Amino acid sequence: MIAEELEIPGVYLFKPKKFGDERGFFSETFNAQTLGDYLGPLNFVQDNHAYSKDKGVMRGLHFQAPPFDQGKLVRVTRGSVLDVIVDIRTGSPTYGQHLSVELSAENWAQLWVPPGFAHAYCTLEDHTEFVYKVTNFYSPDHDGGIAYDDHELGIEWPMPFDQMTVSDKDKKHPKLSELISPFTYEV
Ligand SMILES: Cc1cn([C@H]2C[C@H](O)[C@@H](COP(=O)(O)OP(=O)(O)O[C@H]3O[C@@H](C)C(=O)[C@@H](O)[C@H]3O)O2)c(=O)[nH]c1=O
Repeated sequence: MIAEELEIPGVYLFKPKKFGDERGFFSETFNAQTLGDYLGPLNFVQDNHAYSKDKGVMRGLHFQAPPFDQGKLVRVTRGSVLDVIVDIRTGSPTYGQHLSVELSAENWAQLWVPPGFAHAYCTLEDHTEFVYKVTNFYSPDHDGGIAYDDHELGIEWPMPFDQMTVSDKDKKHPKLSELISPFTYEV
């Protein structure tokens, strides 16, 4: 596995090995020991799988507030996405900064999204499947979001907003500047 810490400390990109042969391939997509070397002990409690029919499906930017805050280990098993995270931890040296990474079935990359980050992705292909592990259970009462089209975030999305498919819920999130963040930066 290749591991790389990205521009925001604590955010990692992992590339598990893929062993190809005439039958196809084998890959360890999660190994608590290997990942634990970078992330410490992990307690994933839920696996999620989302299918998006079309290119341009936008989901996010989402987070769950404490005590249901989630770390997410996200990857793509079919198609591709532009994955984006935003640091929303009050007091963080990188507060408001975002980071984008392409995840695809082809590059087999996984992004570790720590708690305290808002997360979104936009599909780059039709029939994209997005698979992820989370460290806390889903709690609709703790669901939160910020606007994916908040220009102050400076995110370069891969297509114009009018070409995206967005849920009604995701059209109503506040801008980051309007959010009272439930997260504080832990030193
Ligand atoms: C996220 C989630 C949703 N649901 C239900 C609620 C709803 O009826 C339906 C669809 O939910 P959503 O519209 O929130 O799904 P979606 O927009 O795919 O939400 C996801 O977006 C990405 C960007 C993330 O980071 C995830 O943590 C999650 O928030 O699935 C669960 O039952 N469990 C879950 O863990």
